[in-house]
Amino acid sequence: MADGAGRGTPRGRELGAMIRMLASVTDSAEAEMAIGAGAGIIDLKNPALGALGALPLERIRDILAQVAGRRPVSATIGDLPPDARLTDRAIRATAATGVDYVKVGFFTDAHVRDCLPSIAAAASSCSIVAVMFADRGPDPTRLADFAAAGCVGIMLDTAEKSGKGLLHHMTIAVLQDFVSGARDLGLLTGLAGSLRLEDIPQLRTLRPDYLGFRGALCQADRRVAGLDTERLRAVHAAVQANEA
Ligand SMILES: O=C[C@H](O)COP(=O)(O)O
Repeated sequence: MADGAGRGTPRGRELGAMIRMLASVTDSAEAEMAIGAGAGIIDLKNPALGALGALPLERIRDILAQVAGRRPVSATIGDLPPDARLTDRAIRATAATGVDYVKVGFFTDAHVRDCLPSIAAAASSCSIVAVMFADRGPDPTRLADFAAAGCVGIMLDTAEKSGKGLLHHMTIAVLQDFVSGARDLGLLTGLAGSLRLEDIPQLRTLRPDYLGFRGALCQADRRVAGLDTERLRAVHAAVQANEA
């Protein structure tokens, strides 16, 4: 497979040392735009339904067919309540589409406590990236729990999309500890949360595996608007600056 983890075999830290742009897309046309602009990971999401709004499974299958193995593909399971059975069912249904990574949001610590056991069961058969939220007081000591449960990656995002991004909620020093701690555990690391073009140089110094975007790639920074080719290219250029 070109440019990343092979379908069916993605595990933690296989994406390599280069920082990649993760682009959240809603359909096949947007996936094509993101690939054309150099996105390293195609993330399937419905931003109109929340931070991790899910796309219908049929749409996920259509986009996978369009991407056709050219990039690793992740998909979210939705902003679900902390219900272990619901979470497990959503993970398995999403994984069955054939995506490389299933992104699962943990909005509170109680959410982690209640749903982590179901993650451990599902993680033996698919690659799960756990998502914690910078604006919901994520507990960094949970990183080891996610690794022990078999997650292949961990991502920080923001639950609220009203303008205050990741760097409003966390200092660079705290983010550095997060990235280093996750890397030491062998987890892929991703940073997102209303990131803007001007945030990228600072965040690149942390060397996460990927930086994730939706709003900054869209017309007028509106994450529910369509992707904009010029913005895609500008963000990709900034993420890839000085990369070998
Ligand atoms: O996974 C990354 C997210 O889609 C980022 O969305 P955002 O840039 O609108 O916060």
